[in-house]
Amino acid sequence: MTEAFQFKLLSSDGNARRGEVLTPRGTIRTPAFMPVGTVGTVKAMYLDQVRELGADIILGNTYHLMLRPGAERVARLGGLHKFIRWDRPILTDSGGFQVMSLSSLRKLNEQGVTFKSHVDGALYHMSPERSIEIQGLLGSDIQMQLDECVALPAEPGEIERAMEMSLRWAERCKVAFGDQPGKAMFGIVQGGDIPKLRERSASALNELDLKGYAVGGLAVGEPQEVMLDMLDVTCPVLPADKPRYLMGVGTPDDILKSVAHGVDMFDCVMPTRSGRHGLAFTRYGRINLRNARHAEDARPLDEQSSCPAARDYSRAYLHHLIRSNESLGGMLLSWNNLAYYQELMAGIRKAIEEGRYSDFMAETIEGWQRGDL
Ligand SMILES: COC(=O)c1ccc(CCNc2nc3cc4nc(N)[nH]c(=O)c4cc3[nH]2)cc1
Repeated sequence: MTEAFQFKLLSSDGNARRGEVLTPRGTIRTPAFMPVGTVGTVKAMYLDQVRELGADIILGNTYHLMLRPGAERVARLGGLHKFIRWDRPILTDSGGFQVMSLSSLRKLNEQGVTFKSHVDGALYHMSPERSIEIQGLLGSDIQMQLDECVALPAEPGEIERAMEMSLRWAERCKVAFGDQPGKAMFGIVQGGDIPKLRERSASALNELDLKGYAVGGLAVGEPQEVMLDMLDVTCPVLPADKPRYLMGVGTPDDILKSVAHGVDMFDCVMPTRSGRHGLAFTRYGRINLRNARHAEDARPLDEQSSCPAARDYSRAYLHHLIRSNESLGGMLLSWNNLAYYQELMAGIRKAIEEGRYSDFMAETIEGWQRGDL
């Protein structure tokens, strides 16, 4: 067990990287997918199931946890790891993105964000310093800076204003974070879909010599090729010996291509949220089990899968559960989908180690298109 926080680049295949993030709470094998555990639970899953699927780290949200149950309360109860019974690394998002996407009446200025809780309407103010304080109270292993993510398309002036303020907030967060051995604070590159703003943001964050860097401001409605183009202007400016985390991404296709563009870490609600709504991710592509055509299909989702949810239950039964809005439907599809995502990541890591990543990517994507859905 290491006391420090350290990234080791083990091998690469083109721009695809195979690495490890060593933390006192365990090692994160990269490229890594982080299941989203917004309010301290990966919805519809037991965390030992999540671990068994191969997840080395999960994500929590400052915004949700500060509103309920409250950061000080979680600290009084021993911290988030103890509260939710997960002793491996946790990354927490800083709250800015969630405020802008979830709360009403919000104001954002140099001091921070002011907003009304979507839970009970109470008014809150969160500064960069308070966001880091909350993440510290939770006991987060990887803390994100507070930033401003601008939805695309947006005016260049607006994108630049938000990017420059996010840089000033990064400095304030670095000071507030101080020196927490074994933990890390990641900066977040902004700059929208404008290459020179992306380069400016990445190089300025580089000067702060942080332990890792996220690429934010993407997966906000832009076309995939814009996202990939922004990775191509951002990753070369970031240090090769630090982890790169693409926030909110994405579909298997997004992940496969982003790995080829230099990304090490991912998170997305896609597998769990869409699972609860009846969407199954399989090696053949996506299957919407709400669709009546599955009503008498006795086949499992994927008889070759090692996951019981994919191998042992008929599509007909899954269709019935989803149509009946039964909890077990969301549980089985979340299980199947997270198993698919972790198997994908394991395949990605192995392919990079063996120097055959571009073939693996092409085969996996083509399997989706060939789909027997
Ligand atoms: C069923 O699937 C879904 O409902 C679903 C919903 C949203 C996304 C996209 C999420 N995208 C996204 N999350 C993000 C989180 C972020 N956090 C910070 N601090 N800064 C950012 O700049 C940022 C950008 C993001 N982009 C993907 C999938």
